[in-house]
Amino acid sequence: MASLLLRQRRVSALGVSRILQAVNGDSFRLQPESNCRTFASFGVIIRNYSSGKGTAKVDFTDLTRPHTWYPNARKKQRKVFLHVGPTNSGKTYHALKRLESSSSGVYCGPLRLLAWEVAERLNKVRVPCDLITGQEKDEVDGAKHKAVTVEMADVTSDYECAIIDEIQMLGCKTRGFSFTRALLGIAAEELHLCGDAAAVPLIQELLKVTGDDVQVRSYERLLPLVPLEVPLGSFSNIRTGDCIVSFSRKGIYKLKKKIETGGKHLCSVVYGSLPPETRTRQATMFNDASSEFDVLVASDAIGMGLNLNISRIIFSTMKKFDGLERRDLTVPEVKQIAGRAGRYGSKYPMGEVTCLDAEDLPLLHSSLKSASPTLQQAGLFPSFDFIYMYSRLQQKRGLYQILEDFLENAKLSENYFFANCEEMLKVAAVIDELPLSLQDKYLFCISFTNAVSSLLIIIIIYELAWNQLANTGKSLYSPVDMNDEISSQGLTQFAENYAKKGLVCLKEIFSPGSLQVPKTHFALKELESIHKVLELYVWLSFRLDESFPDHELASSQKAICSMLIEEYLERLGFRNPTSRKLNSLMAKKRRQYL
Ligand SMILES: Nc1ncnc2c1ncn2[C@@H]1O[C@H](COP(=O)(O)OP(=O)(O)OP(=O)(O)O)[C@@H](O)[C@H]1O
Ligand SMILES: [Mg+2]
Repeated sequence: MASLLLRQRRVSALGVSRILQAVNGDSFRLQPESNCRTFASFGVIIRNYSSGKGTAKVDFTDLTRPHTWYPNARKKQRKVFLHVGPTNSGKTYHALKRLESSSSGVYCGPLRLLAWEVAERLNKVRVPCDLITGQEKDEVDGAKHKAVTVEMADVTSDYECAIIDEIQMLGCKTRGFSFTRALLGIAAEELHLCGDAAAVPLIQELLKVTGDDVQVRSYERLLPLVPLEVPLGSFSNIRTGDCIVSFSRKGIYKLKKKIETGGKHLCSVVYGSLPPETRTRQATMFNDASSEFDVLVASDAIGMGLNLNISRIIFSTMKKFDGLERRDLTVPEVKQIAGRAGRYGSKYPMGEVTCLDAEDLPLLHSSLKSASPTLQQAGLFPSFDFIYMYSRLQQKRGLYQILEDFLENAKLSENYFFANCEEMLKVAAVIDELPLSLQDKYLFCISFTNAVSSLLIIIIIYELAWNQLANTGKSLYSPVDMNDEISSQGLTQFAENYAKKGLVCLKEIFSPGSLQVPKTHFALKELESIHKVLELYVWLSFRLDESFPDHELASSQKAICSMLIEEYLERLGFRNPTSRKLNSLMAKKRRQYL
């Protein structure tokens, strides 16, 4: 085992020392004289500890002290400010003001669009700010600030100020653990948490053991949000500034068609499986008063913290399919989405919210009046180090079995729940067939997104890789959705070619020049999936650059995919914008790609 550890270099010295400390309590210290700096001696220590020959038996499945996984943050006594209140109450604004005046800092948001909005805002007020998301890394000269998606939060750097936006998401089944990781792990003098008051008791409880100083600041909504007594009724009542919400892609296009065939409005669309850059441009077009796209048709991808110029939200339905069943929207979901109307600083003096159908109004009204239920537990997932160390003690070799056993045996404190790993297990079962190392299996395994929200989901915090990649700003997760056939085939093919030859040439799998403007919805969906496969290639080429050499080609084809999708949305929409405007729009876009 020791020689294997040495040869494969799967676990960092820091990682091992941190794990041993975490599972043994504060009394455990690695002795410098025991020459623990080699992986071989770590192997011996671990074997001794785990077999009980050492002073204590190590249980790598003991995850009851997650705050000890982050020694950098524990060195600080952080000032934690909890900014809580309803939507549109200035929570993020106040936290950002502090970030702007700090000497170094990071904003962590749940959406790429939010990170992008913050980077734009900071750069505009001459605070150079990098934008780092799973898909991109825009570096600005001299930047000491970063706007990132929460999964990219770096727990190895020191900051003066950090923000975690929409902190109530730490209760999310799939992504919650990334918020917990940022909450416990970011090493900042000041940590600003923005979100729903429902998260306050849980956060106070979680931070009791960290020694941080926690203060709560409450806010009131800045502009009124008025629930209307009458439904929209007819589509002829749609007006500029409306945003109509639907939870399916099909529903979104149906609504766009209905509104545009009325002849008075053009619709921007925002939904999860659109390429992120396309979503950003669609939202920007809707916000731009001079654009003809004056109505928004969107999914709950707009539900969090975004500043869109919406005067009225119209729910086309109050039900949503959540992957298992079609269920009523929850109180927090209704409030988050409705809260997008009447943003302070937009041209509308208040926000309005209603439904398409009268029968949905009672649920809308009651949800807006109710308090969100208090959060009980935060998501948690261990670092790869834990799983790797655990795997060294097992006879079984397959990642699926190791993961499954680990999940079964893991012990958590009552404040935490285990992140939902079903999707990861599905991929592990496929990848296990290939002759790959555990680490490589892991790399391919963390490559998927959730089909329902199409946000980057179920992300394993791959600390080993993180330690190596933190300074390069490379993301630890890749963007493939295993429920999408094209994406999952792409992932499997990449993994198979990699296992066979150690080299994956994009041209063997994909013919450049074959992309076209889609003519049907089916073709559009296919193009969205191809975009995801290309995104996966780019992701892998960042991490395994010698084996995935066609980075440039994949990036350019990915950009072409987004352009063709947008061309479809604008040119082949249901009512064409005036040709002069269209030509200038398309010319502008082409310039961006060239
Ligand atoms: N004091 C202020 N002065 C000027 N603009 C403000 C002020 N407070 C908030 N705003 C603006 O109002 C809008 C809403 O504020 P903000 O995004 O901070 O709300 P929020 O409470 O974070 O909402 P959400 O819960 O939806 O994220 C933003 O455009 C913000 O810039
Ligand atoms: Mg906000």
